[in-house]
Amino acid sequence: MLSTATCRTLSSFASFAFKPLDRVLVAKKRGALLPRHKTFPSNTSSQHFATPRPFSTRKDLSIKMSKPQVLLLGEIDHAHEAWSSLSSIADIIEPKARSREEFLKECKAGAFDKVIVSYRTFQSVAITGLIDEELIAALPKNLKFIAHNGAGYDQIDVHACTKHDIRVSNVPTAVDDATADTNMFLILGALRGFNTSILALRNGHWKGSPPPPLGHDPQGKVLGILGMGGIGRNLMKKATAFGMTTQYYNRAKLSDELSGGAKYVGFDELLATSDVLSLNLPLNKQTRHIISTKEFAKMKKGIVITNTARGAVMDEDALVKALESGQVWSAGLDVFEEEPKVHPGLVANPNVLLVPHMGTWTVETQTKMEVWCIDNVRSAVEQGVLKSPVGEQKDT
Ligand SMILES: O=C(O)C(=O)CO
Repeated sequence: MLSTATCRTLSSFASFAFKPLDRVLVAKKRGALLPRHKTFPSNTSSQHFATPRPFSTRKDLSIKMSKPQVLLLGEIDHAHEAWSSLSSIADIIEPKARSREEFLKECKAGAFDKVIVSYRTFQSVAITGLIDEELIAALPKNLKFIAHNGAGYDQIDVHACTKHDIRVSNVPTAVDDATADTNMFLILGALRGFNTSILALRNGHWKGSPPPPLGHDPQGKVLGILGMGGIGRNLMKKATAFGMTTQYYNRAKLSDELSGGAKYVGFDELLATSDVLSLNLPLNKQTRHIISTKEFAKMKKGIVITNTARGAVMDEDALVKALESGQVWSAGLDVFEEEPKVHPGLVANPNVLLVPHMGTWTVETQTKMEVWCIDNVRSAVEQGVLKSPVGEQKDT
């Protein structure tokens, strides 16, 4: 197995390659992006590419080109083999920058001018900051693809990417089981009120004195799923196995096959009739604080809420108040509005089960996510398309 560093060294040795004309033709036909810095002879017309030469002359026409570059923003921690294999089709580079300011400077100095696709991780935001209009405008013109390693891509302004002709992919499906497992853990833990007794035991008081209030069983409870994408649907199956009845609200009603027996209800009905509400929708302008004071008031008193999506889909100040008033009995949270900061009102409340964004934090899932994201990079380099474009760009 090659380390990333070894792979980089090997790929820099191979930075110039002869690209047979027929591969060039296929790539061109599929719209694959070829580096502009070293393209074809200036007298080459599009007709020239459309008409393959007889095989005997192709060799003479082979064009010496450097490989396209792939910019790695973040780390590859697991899928080293899949990552190393990219070096046969692209040169992999990394930024020297350790801050957004430095990254913007590197962009402007032309350090990434040969890059056509960037692989980025959620954590790389610590270096680049958000992929917003300012950053996108500073990216080199050749960079046409951003392969994001994660299901949620709220760190990326997709609208600005579309404007600058940059395609974005995310990692759906591979995250579903691990995130839904975490979600189920939070539902069970919050229903049973386990956090109070866990704290008491760790403080040397066994169950505590007085003992914690009795919890609730999942069996027979109505689980409302807000956002019935891959994770919501996966959760629905798991919750059904625990004896819960499931209902959901989504922008569009799903086919019976996809909804798997969960009842489609309106947004207000979901709030008013669920015993447990699970937030499984992406964060965007429309969903920011979709759950706030007004929505808490519409819920059953004593509801249990879980969130494994993004902190900001729920107004944390409003949640703290709803917990204090008893409108919300308990909550299980994996995500927070200002990670890694956690609202002090949530930390102080023993009825809240808190996990530090661990939804996909398993060896198997992290590996699957990296492999999926690498597949997107490969597909962008080889075919000029992403395997799993984000929803907003699916039709473009
Ligand atoms: O994939 C994502 O978006 C995550 O938040 C992982 O937990």
